[in-house]
Amino acid sequence: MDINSAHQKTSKPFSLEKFYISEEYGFILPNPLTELPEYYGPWMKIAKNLPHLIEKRQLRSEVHMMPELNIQYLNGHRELRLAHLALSFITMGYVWQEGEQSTVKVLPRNLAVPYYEISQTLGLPPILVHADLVLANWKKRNPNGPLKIENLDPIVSLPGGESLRGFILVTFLVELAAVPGLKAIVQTVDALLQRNAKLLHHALHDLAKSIEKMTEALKQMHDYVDSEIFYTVIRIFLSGWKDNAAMPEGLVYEGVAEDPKAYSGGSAAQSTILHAFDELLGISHSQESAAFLHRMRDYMPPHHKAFIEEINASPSLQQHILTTKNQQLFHAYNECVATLVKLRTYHIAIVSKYVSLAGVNAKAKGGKIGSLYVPSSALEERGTGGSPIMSFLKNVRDATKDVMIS
Ligand code: HEM
Repeated sequence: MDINSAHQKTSKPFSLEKFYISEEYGFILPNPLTELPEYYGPWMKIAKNLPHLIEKRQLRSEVHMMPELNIQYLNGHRELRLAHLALSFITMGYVWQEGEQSTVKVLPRNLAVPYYEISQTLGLPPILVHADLVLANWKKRNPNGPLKIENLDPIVSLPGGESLRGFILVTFLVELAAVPGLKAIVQTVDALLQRNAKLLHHALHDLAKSIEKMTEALKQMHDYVDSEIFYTVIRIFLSGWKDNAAMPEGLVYEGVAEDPKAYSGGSAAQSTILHAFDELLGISHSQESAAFLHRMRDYMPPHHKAFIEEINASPSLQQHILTTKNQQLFHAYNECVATLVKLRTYHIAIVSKYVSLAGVNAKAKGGKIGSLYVPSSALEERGTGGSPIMSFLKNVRDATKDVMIS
């Protein structure tokens, strides 16, 4: 189904289908393509060889030799998504190949022009986003096998080996665990419109169960991702050029505009799931946190962002529950909030291990680990999106707690 026809198909007032969200995969792109038409061979050849080219410091020269290709031969949403994925990975590798020390000021036009045009067509920014890294970057080893890590691989990669594979695929599994939760959102809104307490209770129960499953999926990060590799190899390739001391001027997209542009790096803060849950549950974040989170919505596929806005425009769940004074509904709502607090608390522990502690360890080892990619102190305290990490995450978690009905 083409994305535009999906938008027009509005059988129900509020449905996943209306926002091009899959019943089976949620925000994940169902069965992404792994190859582009032959004309785009030069992109895919580089994209599929990135870890090697970056490790050998050959990526920049390979990019300089790439022909400037026209995007007119890309057909349909899935080809555009694969092209965005490939050029995003190439761009991150190009910018960060030499670590923070020798960054570039200009993205050459043979990469910048088609990348920018594809981004415009998709309504995405010209930088690696969660929708590339995780949502459009998966394939099954055995097409008839299960959606389990052992049977999955990313389509394109960057340095970081098995840990990068794990980071991408565990995040994929968290997205997958959220699918019943997305269906529960639609049911909740339906139930509110119908004023159907039984249906509402049922939907909130499903939502809490789904959030619990997301936390379970997130726990697998420990099994598949090594914190030292995450910190010293992977993290820099997710960094952007907004509020980043290593690239204070941003990046010029040659042939697109003369002024440099600033974009935040890839982060699961760009995943639509928690934004959608927050809107449904009526969680309002502090001005500063909300400013960052709202900015991240511009890094989502536009139809996913529209889904969040539609939830916001729906009748208020919180108000409804307070008005009904129904104890069962109080309890079911609080259960959703409590499981979301648990998920956010668990996520804070993950960030503390993979960023804060890993940073302390990398510093203690000094130059001994010999990685080009250990961030300078300017990056350490900040997330890939440029936010001061821990206070931001605790603030967001605490605002979640605040909506508990007592
Ligand atoms: C090793 C694994 C992970 C690390 C190191 C990590 C790190 C971070 C950091 C540093 C931030 C702060 C904002 C930013 O810098 O962009 C953040 C925010 C966020 N991350 Fe993660 N993250 C990880 C895995 C995940 C996963 C698997 C998910 C779920 C899909 C997730 C969901 C979020 C969300 C939703 C936010 C925004 C804050 C919130 O709504 O609570 N993260 N993460």
